[in-house]
Amino acid sequence: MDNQIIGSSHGLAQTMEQVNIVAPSDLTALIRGETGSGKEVVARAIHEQSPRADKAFIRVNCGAISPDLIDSELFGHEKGSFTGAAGVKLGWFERADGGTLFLDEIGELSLAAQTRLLRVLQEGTLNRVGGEREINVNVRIIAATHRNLSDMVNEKLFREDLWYRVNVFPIYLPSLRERKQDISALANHFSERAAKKLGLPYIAPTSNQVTTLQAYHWPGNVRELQVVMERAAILGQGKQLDIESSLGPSFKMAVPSIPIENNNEENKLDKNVSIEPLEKTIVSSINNALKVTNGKISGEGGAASLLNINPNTLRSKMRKYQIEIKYFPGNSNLLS
Ligand SMILES: Nc1ncnc2c1ncn2[C@@H]1O[C@H](COP(=O)(O)OP(=O)(O)OP(=O)(O)O)[C@@H](O)[C@H]1O
Repeated sequence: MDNQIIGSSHGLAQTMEQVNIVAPSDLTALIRGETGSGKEVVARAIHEQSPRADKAFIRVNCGAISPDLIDSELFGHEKGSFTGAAGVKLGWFERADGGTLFLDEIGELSLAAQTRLLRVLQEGTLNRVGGEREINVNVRIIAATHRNLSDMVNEKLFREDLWYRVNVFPIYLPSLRERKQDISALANHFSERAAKKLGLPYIAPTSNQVTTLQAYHWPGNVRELQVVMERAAILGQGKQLDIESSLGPSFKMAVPSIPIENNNEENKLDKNVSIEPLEKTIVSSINNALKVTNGKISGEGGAASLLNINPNTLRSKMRKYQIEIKYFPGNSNLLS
């Protein structure tokens, strides 16, 4: 993995200062930032600058755990402890022992899972499911969320005692639109990476293109910029970066502040703006992505990744809008 953190001396300077302060300690850090803003990148940076750097860094997506399996996920299980437990399984805490456990999207944990987590954080010991022995664990916790956990505490969706445990050293990660000064360096970085990955010559974005990128509001943050740059490289076919087409409908849709009814002469709606029905824009965006990927839906370089959505969401939209995969020859990736 490429661990370079772009913007560490500009838009992320304050964040990185906090990283440098907290890294050498064993304090629990809570990273707050929007989806795709780089929370995992920051968590890894803390781990890599910590005395635990040569031990494991385990990332768990708290939103993806089935409530039935939470005990087994957290604490592991002994062989035969329940139907289907064919062997011993180590839980998150044992796998991260001596190192760092990164609890991504901690706000998505069910209340039952929060209670289990709190217990192991308080006691520092655990029992595997079906196990008698108490096991000591030594784990540094870094948590992340895109939610406002203190609001969740007020709404009784997040346990207050767990909140105090995880909010020991809060780190705020600004969204990409709050640090537009980093867009140029990030765009360059992702353009270089895309060129390498696709076997195309590296082309730097022009200053006009950077201005265009800076005008967009980046709801998907750095991850979205990465996808846009990769798509621009593919669409430009090694001759140019086709950023306009790559931003495409999302960029046009990102100009929401046109007043619909306004009698003020200065702010009159530009009647020449072309507005298409949203469904048409969605369909053409999906079709374009499928053309570029030859009908490949999921995985690296697939249409879902170009569109920055989950492959299942793409499949369901294709069903909804009756977009047929057979129009894209050479594809082996079936619709369902
Ligand atoms: N400052 C940065 N420099 C270089 N690459 C970055 C930076 N920030 C994010 N990235 C890249 O952007 C992508 C998204 O970052 P990351 O997964 O850390 O975001 P996240 O906030 O954890 O996302 P999510 O909310 O979905 O869990 C990754 O590919 C990451 O490598």
